[in-house]
Amino acid sequence: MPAPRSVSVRTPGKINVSLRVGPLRPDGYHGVASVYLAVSLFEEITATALAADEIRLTLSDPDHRLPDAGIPLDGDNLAARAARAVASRAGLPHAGVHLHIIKRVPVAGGMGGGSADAAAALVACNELWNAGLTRDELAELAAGLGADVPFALLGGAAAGLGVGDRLTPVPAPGRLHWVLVPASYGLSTPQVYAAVDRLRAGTGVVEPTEADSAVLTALARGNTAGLAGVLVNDLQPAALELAPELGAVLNAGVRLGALAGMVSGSGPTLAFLAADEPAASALARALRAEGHDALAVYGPAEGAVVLPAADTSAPATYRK
Ligand SMILES: C[C@](O)(CO)[C@H](O)COP(=O)(O)OP(=O)(O)OC[C@H]1O[C@@H](n2ccc(N)nc2=O)[C@H](O)[C@@H]1O
Ligand SMILES: Nc1ncnc2c1ncn2[C@@H]1O[C@H](COP(=O)(O)OP(=O)(O)OP(=O)(O)O)[C@@H](O)[C@H]1O
Repeated sequence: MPAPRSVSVRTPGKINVSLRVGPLRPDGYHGVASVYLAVSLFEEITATALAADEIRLTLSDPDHRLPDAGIPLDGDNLAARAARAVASRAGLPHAGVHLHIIKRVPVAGGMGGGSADAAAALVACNELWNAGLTRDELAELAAGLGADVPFALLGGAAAGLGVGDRLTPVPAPGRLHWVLVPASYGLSTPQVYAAVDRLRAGTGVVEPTEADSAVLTALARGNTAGLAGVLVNDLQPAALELAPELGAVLNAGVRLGALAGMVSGSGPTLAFLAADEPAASALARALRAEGHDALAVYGPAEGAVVLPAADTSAPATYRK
């Protein structure tokens, strides 16, 4: 069969329902114990073969959430770096591709949007070029691109150790309903980690070694109210220090009916857990009535899926 001319791949944004952060390591990273949850806010990348030895990037922003600074559309873009990683590993130095990114996950929002683009580009280029890399090989390339990239490939719910890249899928049979409140600005992940180091200086922080068992139990039992009581994000005080206005929005979400609210990852997106789908819809409406951007989503959501060529709205299961 000839190689397809175009391959579209969808990947999810994430929230961390639990994020424990250890001390700064000599390599500039922090050991974490994370419980990732993929949510139904998706990035989509269409990879189209180019005859030329070139990686071309274009981007559309259907929800009009791109910050003024935008994102790099050159070789620094995580999707371009992912394409180069596939070409290099597969021994295809002259492979060309046009990557079109449909961006829905807020940029620099703490939801791993760039990581989702990288994961989508890995899978799309592997398919487009018939590169033949296995899922494990793609996961290895993903870890080289960023701490959150392996999870964007995997999706669902997973415990993440190391820098968040050592993943173990965890059971989460119930569908959880969340309301996301994106901000009109981004926060820099390294700056948020630096702020947490500063805030905790001299407090004897230890390296977390396992994911929070109370969180895993609540997820496994589909116990939404129980989960609301154990959500935790060690980066939250740092994100709130850098963006103090988030505090009032967190209070508003809870006042308007959320079971709990938290900063997503390094922020500034906020994630509110709702009791069920109608409660999430009502909360999103109430937040919008108070002038906030608000999106009702569910999790867990699927990881990277190749979309059928004829109908890019319905995912096909990704081949192992
Ligand atoms: C906040 C989270 O989204 C939670 O899942 C992640 O920890 C961040 O993951 P990410 O954005 O994929 O991070 P990377 O692109 O690999 O790293 C960006 C920067 O964030 C900091 N970083 C990231 C991950 C980690 N475990 N410790 C860190 O200190 C480092 O300064 C690093 O240079
Ligand atoms: N494809 C991409 N999409 C978004 N940002 C990208 C991309 N490639 C590179 N970047 C750069 O990475 C920065 C962080 O982007 P991203 O949207 O992944 O942040 P984030 O969601 O906060 O990440 P995380 O939650 O993983 O810390 C952006 O400000 C941008 O300069």
